[in-house]
Amino acid sequence: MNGISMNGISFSPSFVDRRHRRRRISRLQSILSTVEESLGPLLPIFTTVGAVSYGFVSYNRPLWNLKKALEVGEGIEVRESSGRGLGAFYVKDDVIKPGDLVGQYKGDLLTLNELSKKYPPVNGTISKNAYLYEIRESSLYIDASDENSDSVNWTRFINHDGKDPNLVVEQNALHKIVWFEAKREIRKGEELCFDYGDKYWEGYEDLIV
Ligand SMILES: C[S@@+](CC[C@H](N)C(=O)[O-])C[C@H]1O[C@@H](n2cnc3c(N)ncnc32)[C@H](O)[C@@H]1O
Repeated sequence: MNGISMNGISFSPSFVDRRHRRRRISRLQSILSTVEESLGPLLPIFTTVGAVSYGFVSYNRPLWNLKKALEVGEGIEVRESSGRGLGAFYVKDDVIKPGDLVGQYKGDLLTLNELSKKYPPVNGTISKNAYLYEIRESSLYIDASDENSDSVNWTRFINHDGKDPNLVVEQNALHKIVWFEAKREIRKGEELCFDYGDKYWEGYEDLIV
């Protein structure tokens, strides 16, 4: 199967293949979540591992930071990242400088009320998905779980690195915007990562690669 290119982002053949697998998996997951509601939690592989990224967030960065650099989305390739599923890699020759804007986290904006309708609570807890980002101090969530949604972009594929992440997350709660900036120089071939924070992995630390 050939790779595809969308909005200037190239997706490797294995990604295209995985899209088909993902649709089958998401159908399976919806069946499993129905079973889960009556039987209680299933194996971790079918539950989502938390929802919220807590690392390196400063709550209300001023918006002028967004204007100082362009998105580098056209220099991103989405492909397998060993043991982490898919990941986003920087593939341009230019060096990304510390503080450069790398991309905006995009998805469907949900209130807590909308979130609990979309993901009905099980035993009083909303089962959040791995692509959900909580905008701190706002009770708003950016849901990038639907990869076919026009409002979702490549940043949903940014994986976690707790040791030497090359990105930091910033947000402006008032304007409901979350974005990634380079923490240090980023060169061609590097995978883009940020620290999801301990909360995200609570109880699932063994899964971290
Ligand atoms: C926002 S998604 C990132 C993209 C994801 N890898 C994919 O294939 O769609 C977050 C999920 O990626 C996986 N992941 C991210 N960073 C990881 C890491 N360092 N080790 C293991 N799995 C990781 C986990 O399954 C996590 O719940």
